[in-house]
Amino acid sequence: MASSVTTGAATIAAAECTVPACMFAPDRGFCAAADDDACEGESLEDSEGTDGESAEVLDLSNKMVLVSPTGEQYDALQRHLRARLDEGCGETIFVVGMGSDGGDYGLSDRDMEASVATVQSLCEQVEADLIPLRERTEVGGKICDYLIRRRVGEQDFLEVRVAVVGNVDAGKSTLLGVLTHGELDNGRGFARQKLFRHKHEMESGRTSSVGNDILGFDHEGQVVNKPDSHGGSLDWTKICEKSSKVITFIDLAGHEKYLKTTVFGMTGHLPDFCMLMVGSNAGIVGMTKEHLGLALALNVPVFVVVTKIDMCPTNILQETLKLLQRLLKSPGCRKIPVLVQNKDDVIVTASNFSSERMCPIFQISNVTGENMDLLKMFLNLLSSRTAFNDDEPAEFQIDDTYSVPGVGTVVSGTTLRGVIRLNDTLLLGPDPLGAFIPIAVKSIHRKRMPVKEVRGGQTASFSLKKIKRSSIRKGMVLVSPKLMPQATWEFEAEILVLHHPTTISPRYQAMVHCGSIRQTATILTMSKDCLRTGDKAAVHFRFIKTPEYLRCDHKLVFREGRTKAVGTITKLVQSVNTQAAKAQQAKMLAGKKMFRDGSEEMRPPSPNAASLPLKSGGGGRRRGGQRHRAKGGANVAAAATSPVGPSTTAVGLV
Ligand SMILES: Nc1nc2c(ncn2[C@@H]2O[C@H](COP(=O)(O)OP(=O)(O)OP(=O)(O)O)[C@@H](O)[C@H]2O)c(=O)[nH]1
Repeated sequence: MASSVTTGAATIAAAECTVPACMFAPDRGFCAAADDDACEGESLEDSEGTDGESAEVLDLSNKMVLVSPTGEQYDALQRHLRARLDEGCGETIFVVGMGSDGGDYGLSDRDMEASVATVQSLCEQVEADLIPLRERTEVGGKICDYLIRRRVGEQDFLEVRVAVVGNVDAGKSTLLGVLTHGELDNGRGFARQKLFRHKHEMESGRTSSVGNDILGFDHEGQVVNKPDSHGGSLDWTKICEKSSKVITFIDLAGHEKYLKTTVFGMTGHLPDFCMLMVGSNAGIVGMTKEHLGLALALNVPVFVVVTKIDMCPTNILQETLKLLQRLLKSPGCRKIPVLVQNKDDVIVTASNFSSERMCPIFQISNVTGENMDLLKMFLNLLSSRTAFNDDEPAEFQIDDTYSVPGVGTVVSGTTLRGVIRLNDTLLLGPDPLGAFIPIAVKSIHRKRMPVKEVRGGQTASFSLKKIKRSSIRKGMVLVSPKLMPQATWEFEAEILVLHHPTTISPRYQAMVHCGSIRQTATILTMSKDCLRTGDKAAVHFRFIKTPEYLRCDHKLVFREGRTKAVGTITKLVQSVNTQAAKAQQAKMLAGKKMFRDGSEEMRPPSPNAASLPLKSGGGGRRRGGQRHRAKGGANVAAAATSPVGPSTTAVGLV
């Protein structure tokens, strides 16, 4: 089916393979978007064991149910809405005027008014905001789509992380500058200047580090970022205070020489989504496929932003879109590309984005601002992909460390689960011996804003008591003592080789990226004699420097130069539980005075039982010459028979 793409003055026919967004249009009544089963489940559950009459009363599938619900129906609707909000991490798209019982779509003006009043009242009950998205007319009358977003406290906001990838000069930093500072670019690097973090980035125009930028949306879906009128800087605290949702962009480098940093950003910063940027005039070049492959391998849903449409001839743009769609539909990706051209497309793609194979494609200009409103609307509709449970023991992964004058050592990272509160004592580790030491959280900042607690899915920084920055390295964790953490030297993973010029065999070494862990590991044994591009195998790895805190089912990327493999950890083989590490841990605990009010005092890490000091400035450096020995037959067998990770992704892009 042909659809059209508007670019500046020209309107061109989109490539034939484009799938119109309406193909994904919700068609299941008011319970459309995310969760039709929940709706049906509610109806069935409430009907069970009741007589025919009450089963009919509680049928929620008719579009008229919202017009004048009975008390029971109202309660069922409320339960249903709560479940939808829980599942959608505090948000859901609600369609009024569509039933799933086969009747005509649409409501008369009067019925629509009554239905909206019901939804409004339901929202009050569940403490959520009702944000209108669109209105359309069908045979039976009006249909209205709403975003329902749970209200959060003044200092709280929903958080969504978006990794920004794409080849050099695709316009990544420029787009982030335009989105977060609200000022268009001049085509010569004006907007990106606000984001550069290092002097050499300013001079070369190349991003080299992992950068974070935030974009806040208020409860009406309006952008709240207001740069300072003099310096153009952003006050993060103000943005967070005014926002009900904050998008954190993880701006990653486009140049190949910074690929290690880009991979770290994708694995260590736990993005919910990946925004792949493509310069319309340059097309699918350089690292574009590499970055797309990485996102697919890590199961991060991707949307594409084609930039520079203001300066791209129509035929070149058409060619770029065609190649892009071909790539997305290729066996390695198996995506369904959807060109987003209007607000309807935005709603439909955003409602189906996390769960479907759909890949929305935006075409924008950072210079003229064309289609920027569609992209902003889409970003506002994205919700975090994982629902977190506060009752789980806390786990926080460290992705950076700082020494802040007057404050001391600060670590930043992501809360993987549970809740971490001010003055909590957590276990920090593993140190080079695999031990964990108790440490108190002195202060917590979320997006530069002081807070009392953080929970699963939120990024934060903590200042820690009495510990040197040099004793902490990226990849360490802060965990609840309840988890009784152990460090691991060796593990098994089910891997897929995306690319290798020759063959991989035992003793091969490459960098393992897993969460914020980044360390070289040696292959000890494999379930096959050798591995080539496209091969899958169970592989037994050993870290070469220090043991790490790993968990089964975590994704990993294994790379060295152009060699790349992805996989899932299936078994932790050799966890550190040595006398030395235990003795050290016991010593640390004994040396720590704990007070009920949380004002505990702790000695800095002392030389441990095996008399290997924690080297200042060298946290994570190799010491003591760990030998990389191949394991005997038992481990070979274990590797060969280990279960296949269910979520290993097959990607044939690179
Ligand atoms: N005409 C036009 N120029 C653009 C647009 N977007 C970006 N540019 C220009 O393209 C150049 C490169 O943009 P950047 O934002 O630095 O590209 P990048 O992808 O961040 O590059 P790296 O940081 O090196 O990965 C700059 O000179 C921008 O002004 C656009 O939509 N239209």
